[in-house]
Amino acid sequence: MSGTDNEQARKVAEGLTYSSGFGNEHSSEAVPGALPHGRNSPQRAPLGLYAEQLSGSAFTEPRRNNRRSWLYRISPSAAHPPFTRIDNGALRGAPFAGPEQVPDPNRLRWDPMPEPAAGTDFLAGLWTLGGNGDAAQRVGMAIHLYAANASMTDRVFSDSDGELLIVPESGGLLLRTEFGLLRAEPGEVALIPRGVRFRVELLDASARGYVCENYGQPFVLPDLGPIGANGLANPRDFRAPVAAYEEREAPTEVVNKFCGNLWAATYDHSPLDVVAWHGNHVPYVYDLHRFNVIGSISYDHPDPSIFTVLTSPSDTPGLAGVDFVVFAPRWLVGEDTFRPPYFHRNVMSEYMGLIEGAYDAKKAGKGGFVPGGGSLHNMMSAHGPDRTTFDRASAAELLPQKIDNGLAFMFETRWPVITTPQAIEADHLQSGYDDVWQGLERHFRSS
Ligand SMILES: O=C(O)Cc1cc(O)ccc1O
Ligand SMILES: [Fe+2]
Repeated sequence: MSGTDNEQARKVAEGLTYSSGFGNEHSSEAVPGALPHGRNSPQRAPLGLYAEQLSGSAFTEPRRNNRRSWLYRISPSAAHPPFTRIDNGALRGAPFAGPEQVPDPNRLRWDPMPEPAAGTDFLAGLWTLGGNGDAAQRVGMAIHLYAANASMTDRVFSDSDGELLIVPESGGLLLRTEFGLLRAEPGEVALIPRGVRFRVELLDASARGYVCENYGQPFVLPDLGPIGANGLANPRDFRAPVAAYEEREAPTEVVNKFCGNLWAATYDHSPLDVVAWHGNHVPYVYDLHRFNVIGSISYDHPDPSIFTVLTSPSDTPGLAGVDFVVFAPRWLVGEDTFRPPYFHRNVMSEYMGLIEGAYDAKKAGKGGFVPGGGSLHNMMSAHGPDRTTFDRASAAELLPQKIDNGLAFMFETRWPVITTPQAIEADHLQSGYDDVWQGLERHFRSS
């Protein structure tokens, strides 16, 4: 990947326009007149385009869950040769089962991903840490990390197994999708819906980040309950692309993840050839700095559910397949309160990552919880502030305090995260993570 390519991608990324709103019926045409009006599938679609529906929900799901988009494209997606299996690289899929994948109750923490070999693109740079559920049943989730130093060229990716929530930690991304282009910088997140084809170009020499692959119901904004009509992630801050197409008649590899495995077919054209579209099954980006943080203004540390950006509901109200939670800059003012996250054991499983700076419950710096690293606190595992944090926060003078030195996030899932063998054997798995809770002295004695 040459610097010039990065610069070119950045130039494109900086000029992008968007269509705003979460869950709306967006519509966009790159060429005037490309979008039919009054019907989805006219006898002849405008400008000789092919009409195609892309469904993100069963046809019959209730309106509030129903998702589909209509695409008007140069060539129909159906015109392609057979897909054949390709190597999965370090990508794994659910079910995470078998004798080598033993669910691990230990608290685990990883350093950032190692530098990839030269020429590694986003797809080749995906590395699965673990997950749960079953892609074929459309339940559960997987946690992947990526480390890349090349743009995808002449190939696109689509995931039949679920939607991809991409969380860049270092290096900006230009996502060229069937719906148009999105820019995602560290501090922003991008969502690629199930089945949508896209290509990732790098805006910097390298890129690193996290991916939550959600096999379950698509992410939605959480209900606000007594918070009211506004707050947390506001719908208008989500940005969908506007239509942009490639008119490229050259071999393009289309890689599809299907029930955990990668398959590929070489098309004779770019499938990013959608000239117009409308619908609500769309990719989007969201700037986490826009998150409206709500917290306690009296006492006690609130549960982190108050920081939920997106939630993938299950059939049980309030029980998410996976929540995406952000720990964004905020004021702490709690009186007579232990202000950092408390000690706890959670029935849900928590994977945490750090996008920038430090996290208020953990020591930063080498050997600690660092940007690009991650921790896994599986179902019922005891965790919370490390010793340094506990000692500091128990003695701190409780003046109003701004937490503004970091951006952390959590993928919190209802099922234990089963780690892959590569995650457990990785050199970047920290040893001795348990030690951060050593030395918490006993103060109580009954006599
Ligand atoms: O374990 C963690 O650091 C995540 C977390 C944060 C918080 O504010 C409260 C509970 C919780 O699990
Ligand atoms: Fe926790």
